[in-house]
Amino acid sequence: MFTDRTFIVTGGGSGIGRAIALALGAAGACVVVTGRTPEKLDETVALLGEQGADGIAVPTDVRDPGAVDALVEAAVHHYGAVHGLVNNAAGNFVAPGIDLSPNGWKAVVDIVLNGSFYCTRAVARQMRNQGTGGSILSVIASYAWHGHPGTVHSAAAKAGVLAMTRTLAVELAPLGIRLNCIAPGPTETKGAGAALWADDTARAHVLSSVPAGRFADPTEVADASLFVLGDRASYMTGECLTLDGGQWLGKQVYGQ
Ligand SMILES: CCCCC/C=C/C(=O)SCCNC(=O)CCNC(=O)[C@H](O)C(C)(C)COP(=O)(O)OP(=O)(O)OC[C@H]1O[C@@H](n2cnc3c(N)ncnc32)[C@H](O)[C@@H]1OP(=O)(O)O
Ligand SMILES: NC(=O)C1=CN([C@@H]2O[C@H](COP(=O)(O)OP(=O)(O)OC[C@H]3O[C@@H](n4cnc5c(N)ncnc54)[C@H](OP(=O)(O)O)[C@@H]3O)[C@@H](O)[C@H]2O)C=CC1
Repeated sequence: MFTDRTFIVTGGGSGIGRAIALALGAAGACVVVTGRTPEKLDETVALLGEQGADGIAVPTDVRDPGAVDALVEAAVHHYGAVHGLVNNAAGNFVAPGIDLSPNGWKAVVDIVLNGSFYCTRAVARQMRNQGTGGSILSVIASYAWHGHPGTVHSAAAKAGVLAMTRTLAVELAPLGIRLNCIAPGPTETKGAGAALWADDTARAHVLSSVPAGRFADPTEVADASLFVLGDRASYMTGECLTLDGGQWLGKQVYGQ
């Protein structure tokens, strides 16, 4: 289903982004991984190579729209076209909103919301030029719609990405470009662990909020992502697929 198609994965050097990149590669796609740290991207490309898949690393800071345009140009130069994008890059940390500095707010919103827009815009323009259509997936979180104390920057930015997705899904449907989101629950990655559940107490607290009683594995998020990105979801646009072990529904359980 993904053979002869090229996908750009932001934040493809670690965690969920790496899992999605490897799953796309295993399904036959050519994968362009991007992020700020070349060594992490090179590791993903090496892992793609080990599974017989084709990938390249193009280090990019998604906060820089000019660099994002150059990323898409590099992908086209190497593979001839771009058929998909995964907006996965993110930054996060816990800070009460009242104490958050303007620069702290900006650091997260720039990566998550502005970066996702710059990447989406550049890739959609390329898809329009190609006349091929394509599929764009953004990784968000359920707090985009219910909010979350301690991460107002990320919650607001992810809400913006959801609104962007729904808006552009309508604008770009006539071009055959689908945009969707996926909202994973707590997922076992080094990045999220360091940012959000850095000690055993914090980790246990998060775990206690998940009715399924466990963290997700990044490969589970990748599997669901491939469904949304692929042709089996060809009539799905402007949607968000949640896989969170019931976390956001399970706010209160009577009788327990
Ligand atoms: C169900 C679960 C839902 C979870 C959903 C979402 C999960 C995730 O997103 S997990 C992803 C986690 N991964 C990362 O965060 C990796 C990338 N992170 C980073 O690059 C940094 O953490 C970054 C976001 C802070 C950005 O780095 P950089 O641009 O280098 O920014 P600075 O270090 O210069 O800091 C800018 C600004 O932010 C303030 N700040 C940073 N950390 C904290 C903190 N822990 N508490 C309070 N403020 C913080 C920092 O002080 C700077 O502000 P000023 O001091 O005012 O200049
Ligand atoms: N793990 C979880 O529990 C959940 C995660 N998510 C979302 O999943 C996605 C992946 O998170 P996860 O894998 O856990 O965490 P990671 O920290 O592993 O992933 C974040 C990635 O973003 C990249 N990145 C950060 N800033 C930039 C930037 N300015 N430009 C380009 N790339 C950047 C990082 O690479 P580098 O620093 O090298 O640039 C890193 O590879 C994020 O969107 C996150 O919000 C959603 C719900 C739950």
